[in-house]
Amino acid sequence: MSHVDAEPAMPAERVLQVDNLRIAFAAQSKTPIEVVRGVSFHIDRGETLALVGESGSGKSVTAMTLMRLTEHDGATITDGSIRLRGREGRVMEITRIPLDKMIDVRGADVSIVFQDPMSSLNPVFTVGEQICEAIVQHQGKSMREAEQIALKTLQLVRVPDAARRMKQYPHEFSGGMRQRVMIAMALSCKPSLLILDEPTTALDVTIQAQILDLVRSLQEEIGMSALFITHDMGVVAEVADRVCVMYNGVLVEQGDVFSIFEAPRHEYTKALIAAVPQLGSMAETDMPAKFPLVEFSRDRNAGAGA
Ligand SMILES: Nc1ncnc2c1ncn2[C@@H]1O[C@H](COP(=O)(O)OP(=O)(O)OP(=O)(O)O)[C@@H](O)[C@H]1O
Repeated sequence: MSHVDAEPAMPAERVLQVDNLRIAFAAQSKTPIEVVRGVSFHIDRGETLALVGESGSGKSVTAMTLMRLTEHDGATITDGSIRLRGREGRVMEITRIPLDKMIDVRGADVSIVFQDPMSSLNPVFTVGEQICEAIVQHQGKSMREAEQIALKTLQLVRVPDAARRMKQYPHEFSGGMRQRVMIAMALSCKPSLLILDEPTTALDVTIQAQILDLVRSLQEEIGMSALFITHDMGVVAEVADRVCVMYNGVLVEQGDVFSIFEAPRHEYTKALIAAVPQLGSMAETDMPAKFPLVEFSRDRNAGAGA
């Protein structure tokens, strides 16, 4: 069977369907260690799914495997399937794509933004050159066309004075602006799925809020589907439509964000939510009210700005 148009086809609105995914790493003892054990979830068009769980629960390995980035580190997909609807609507069975062909899929049909933009950006090329390179490689555009697209994408992620900033090097950008550049680079080829792996963890709180706002408004503007990896339920409350909770390599609970927060079933999910500071718990503290902590509400979109 070809990796394109895998059977059975996915529902039209589905962008990603992961079924019974199992991933193991080779170990010094002969038995490989299975770190992801039978994980199944899906993401529809325009939807943001948060994959949450404590450190080591398997979130990053799951996300990186969607792009086949873990096999270089010694991982093996031991079972399961990963179906992705690419940019032109074709359904690909990611697990069947030869590894050397994944370069055509990464950055084009699915892109990832990591926690530390400095390690993903090349310090010796300008930001404009780096965005253009991805566009030329994946879309076969001329350099002149790529520059236009790069400029528009930087404007889309609200980088001020984008034309001038294109000519600057990564070290000339602040942490938050670098993360906007990474999001621009990831979006420049209009992938059907954007993966964000702890994209705000390294940023201070105000910048983190701006980046989360940006992701939410981009989702509304361009109907982006996103997989958000985080261990922070505050971030989940900000961005997610649906939530998958991972614990020790297994998905222990999944559901829409309202039910997860209002009626968590699994003890581990309850513990994660309990760890989020609530406005109510601040009454006895000296924290000024202008720094509100997370309070989840069905009205969260009411005041959403860019
Ligand atoms: N290259 C590797 N070789 C062997 N084991 C690995 C490798 N990468 C990850 N693991 C193991 O896989 C498991 C899941 O790790 P993963 O990075 O996915 O966790 P995580 O939930 O993303 O945690 P964190 O938030 O700390 O990144 C861990 O036990 C980890 O030690």
